[in-house]
Parts: sequence; C-alpha cells; structure tokens
Amino acid sequence: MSLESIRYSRGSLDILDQLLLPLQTRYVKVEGVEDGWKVINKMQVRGAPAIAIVGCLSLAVELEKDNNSDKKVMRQEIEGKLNYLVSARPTAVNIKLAADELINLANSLSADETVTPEEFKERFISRIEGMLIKDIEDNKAIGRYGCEAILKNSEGDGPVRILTHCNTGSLATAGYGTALGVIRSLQESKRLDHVYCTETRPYNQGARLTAYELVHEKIPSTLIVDSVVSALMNSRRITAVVVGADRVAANGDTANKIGTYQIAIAAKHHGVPFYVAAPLTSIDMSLTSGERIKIEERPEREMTHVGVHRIAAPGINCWNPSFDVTPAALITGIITEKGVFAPDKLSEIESK
Ligand SMILES: CSC[C@H]1O[C@H](OP(=O)(O)O)[C@H](O)[C@@H]1O
Repeated sequence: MSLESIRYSRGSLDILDQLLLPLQTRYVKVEGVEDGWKVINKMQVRGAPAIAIVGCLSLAVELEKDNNSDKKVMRQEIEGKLNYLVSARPTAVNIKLAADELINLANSLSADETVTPEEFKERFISRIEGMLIKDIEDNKAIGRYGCEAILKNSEGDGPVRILTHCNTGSLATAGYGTALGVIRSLQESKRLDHVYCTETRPYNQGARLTAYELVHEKIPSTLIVDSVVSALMNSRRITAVVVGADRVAANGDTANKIGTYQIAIAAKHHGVPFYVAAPLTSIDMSLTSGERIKIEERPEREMTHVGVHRIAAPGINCWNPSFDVTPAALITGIITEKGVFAPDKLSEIESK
C-alpha cells in the first residue's frame, strides 16, 4: 500500500504535510480554497497532479458547505476561486487544465435551465471527485506502458537499473505515481534490480520523499547526491532514466524539477534512454515549445537553510529556479496513460 498524501470524503479534506516528512507524519485540514492555495504555495502538498487534485478538492469542500441557491452567482464565484488556485504555483499545467474543464462545466450547468442549484453542486463536486479516481487509474496505465517500453528497449531479459529525480510517487499524485509508478510496475514484474534516486536539492524531494516511498515498500534503492549522476552513469549500467513532468509543450519540450535538464544531457552522453512519465493532464498543447513555459522561482531561504539551520554564507546572492526545461531532442519517449510517444508525436495521442 503506497502512502496516502490526500485524505478526502465529501465535505472533508486533509493533506499529508510533506514539509515535515520523513521525520513527522502530520495531516493538515483543508477547509476551503484559501487553505488550498496556502498548502500548495507553501509546498505542504506538491507534485503537478497532486496540486491540481488538492486545489480542486479544496473548492469541492467549500462548495459542499455553500448554501447558495443562485446558479449564476455560484458560477461566477467558482471561476474566480479556480483562477485564484491556479496562481498558487505557475509552472505545472495540471491545475490550469482542471480549472478550464471545471469552468466550462459550471458555465454549461448554469446555462441549462433544467439543472437545479442542488444538481449543479452535486454534478460539479462529483466531477472533481472523479479526478481523484482517474489519476490513480492513469498512473497504473503509465506504470504498465513504461515498464513494457523499458523492458522492450533493454538488452536481454535481465533485471534493470533505473535512475529517477525528484518525487513522482504517491506523494506527488493521488496514488501510485508517474515515474515512480513505472518503477513500481517494474518491481511488480520482478525485473527491477535497483533504483537510484537523487536528493533533489534544495527541497530534497528525493532524499525526503522518494527515498521514504522506496524504503516503505522495500524497493531496492540507493540515494545519491544530485552531482553524482554522471559518475553513476559512467560506473554503473543504468538501463534508463525515468522522471516526471510539470508541463510538456506540444513539441515534447518538458519542464520538470530543476536538475532534470542536466540529467538528460548526461544520459545522452552515456547513451542511456531518458523517459518522461506524465498523464495527459500534464501536457499543454497550447504551447508550441518549452521556451514559453513560466519557470517558478522560489524563496532563497529554501537554498540557504535546511530547516532552521543556515548552510550558506549570509549575504551571498541566490538564484533558485524550481524547474528547468529539457529539450525534446534529449527525450527518448513520453510515457502517458495512452501509451509511449516520441516527443514529436504528441499530436497523435488524441486519436488513440
Ligand atoms: C508526478 S510528477 C510531479 C513533478 O512535480 C515536482 O515538482 P514539485 O515537487 O516542485 O511540485 C517534480 O517536478 C515532479 O517531477
């Protein structure tokens, strides 16, 4: 059973505070959209799919308590709250796509005179609840397709070694994970020899979260410092790199956790296949290339301190981009719930 980052029932939402992991397991109650924005912006919950799901669920719990009976007012408030939630973190596209879908739903429910205010709320909240279930189903499909592709692409039928970056597991999604879902599928197929996970400075998603998930499930793994990646590829046979995504542009350029780009360069140099695992909700076909992806810059304190302890010299300037963009040319395949696609073939997904 993988870790539960989101606890939801109609009218009630609690999230696992990932800033406290792995030393403390504490859930934080989310009573509405204000709370939703805060837990996303502070990165108490993080990961592109989880951000979208928690943001929308925070609206669902708020709407469940709302006794408003004017559909037009509800529609207007929903649009404003969703646009507010999207502003919590700019790079991941999932919450923007979810907001667009829900605003369209609210518009059609409001315009349909046969729909009562009670039905409006019920159908709107049910759509959001469906996202929670669909994300897990999508991740299981990503896991299967990714496992199949890596085994097909590897030499012989021996066990494989995977390198991953950041956290893309149950703590970044509704469950099972994207890149970590591929790793789980390889483990279930008994073809996984070893996983190497990077620390992923400065938030340490790898050291604190991915390592936590891997140890929790007894998956054979080793933690490495971010700067060891090239030395690892040079000294160990790495079968493939599998990472997640926050926003994939139409040409396959992919924004992901800072450090992903240089791992892709090292993989190219060492002839290691480099896969991005992401649901369709992470693909932004409105962007022609990765140049237009907004890269979030986070507070320098996340670099200069570990907890309350300062580790960087006072007064030094800091630059703390939270993501970088890996060009499509460095990506072997994009693993989605519809299958694995070459980066320049994303437009074919719709027809699958
Ligand atoms: C399921 S992939 C999620 C994606 O989000 C992470 O970023 P953050 O921890 O800042 O939300 C990282 O880029 C992962 O690949």
